[in-house]
Amino acid sequence: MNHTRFWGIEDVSITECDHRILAENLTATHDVPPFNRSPYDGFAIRSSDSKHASMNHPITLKVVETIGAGQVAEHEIESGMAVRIMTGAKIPDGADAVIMLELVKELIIDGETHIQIKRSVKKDENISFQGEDTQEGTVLVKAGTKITPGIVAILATFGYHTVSVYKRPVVGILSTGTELLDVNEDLQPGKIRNSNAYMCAAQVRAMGAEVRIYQHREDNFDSLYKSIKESLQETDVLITTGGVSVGDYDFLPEVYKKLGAEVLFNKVAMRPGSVTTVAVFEEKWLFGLSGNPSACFVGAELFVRPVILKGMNMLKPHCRVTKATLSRDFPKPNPFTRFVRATLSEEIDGNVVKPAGLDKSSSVSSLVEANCLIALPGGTRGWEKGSEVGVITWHGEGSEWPWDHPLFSKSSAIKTVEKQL
Ligand SMILES: Nc1nc2c(c(=O)[nH]1)N[C@H]1C(S)=C(S)[C@@H](COP(=O)(O)OP(=O)(O)OC[C@H]3O[C@@H](n4cnc5c(N)ncnc54)[C@H](O)[C@@H]3O)O[C@H]1N2
Ligand code: MOO
Ligand SMILES: [Mg+2]
Repeated sequence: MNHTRFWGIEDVSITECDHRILAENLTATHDVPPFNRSPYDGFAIRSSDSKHASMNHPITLKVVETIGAGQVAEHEIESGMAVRIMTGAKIPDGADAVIMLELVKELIIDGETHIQIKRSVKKDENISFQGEDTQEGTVLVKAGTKITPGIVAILATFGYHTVSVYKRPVVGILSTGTELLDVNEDLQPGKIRNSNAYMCAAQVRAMGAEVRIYQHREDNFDSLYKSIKESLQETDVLITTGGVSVGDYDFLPEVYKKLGAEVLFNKVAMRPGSVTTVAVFEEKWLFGLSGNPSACFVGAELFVRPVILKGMNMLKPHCRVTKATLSRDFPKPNPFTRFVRATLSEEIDGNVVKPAGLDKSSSVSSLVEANCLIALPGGTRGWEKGSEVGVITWHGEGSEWPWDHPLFSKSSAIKTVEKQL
């Protein structure tokens, strides 16, 4: 995180700002409502005129004009007068209350419209007062907040046709592997379609970055080096998938070396994603994610996400951490810290989490239902239904790091070797 860099600020149109991160505080530039207005269709009156009105003694007022929202009354209301007024219209001068249409009887006297009122109306009754929603100068939204539809309403209300937001980094995605086919190609012996590039692109877009998918490359050192070097010219972050382990055709570690990139780490004591390698080169980021789809997915959420979001000044750039009860036994032990793809549901009695599908880093089907990762410390025995486990999720509000409550899980029934990160 010490290497994160700020992506900058730009102005975008109100029609293009959804999900962007505000780079300025939004302050009310005027009161809302900006004038006293009627919340109902009715009649604006002077409340003192209605003081003695009752069922047996209705009072009669003369209707001097009609105004709809957007119109301003010509008359100042004096005793004995009423203005027919629609919802949203400015309260005429002299009036201090509104009575709803349904509560009056209209009648014509000498060819002129009048109303009869059979109850008294209090001063200020049915008036939406200037500034009752918000007052000029109030900070309504702080910089660093993601723009929601409600915030777009604030922008429009106060006349922001453009808004200052943090720039999105350009994230390149380059999959490596001689076995890879394009999505539109038919299967051939020994080959598979490139799913990682499209999966990562969707993840990174959801994080708010701009994505550039590069043509996947064969496992050939020279062509990989060339492609990576070229892609780095036009990206802030370059994600590669595959080729980071120790195999004969895993060239990424050598590519980093030849580039002269500073490798921050290559390998992490976790599964899946153990081969994740991260390097920096001339203020650019290089993420060498695993070729295995689930390992690639986990690497992107745990390592790419905070770098992208911190560069947009998000206060909580990491995945959110919570706790849940394990809904079934998870018998697989593992000497490494393990992040199990799982489905988190918020039940009335608390969070419940269920491992999702085949728990291998090569699995792609388990990604369908996964909305979180169960964090299990390395141990020699499995986990039983009912254990309280730590859960990491990329939905909703993120978190700061170090996480403020223990990430790791407690087994209710089986002794496990616990260790803190
Ligand atoms: N001797 C060892 N072998 C392996 C180790 C190890 O520590 N020692 N680690 C294993 C682990 S863990 C993982 S994870 C993988 C990581 O492999 P790479 O990141 O080098 O990835 P590749 O070798 O290129 O491919 C692995 C696997 O993933 C498939 N793949 C690759 N790219 C894609 C893509 N774009 N879309 C879908 N699937 C992809 C590829 O066909 C392979 O099946 O290494 C283990 N080996
Ligand atoms: O990097 Mo691998 O996915 O740890 O199993
Ligand atoms: Mg490999």
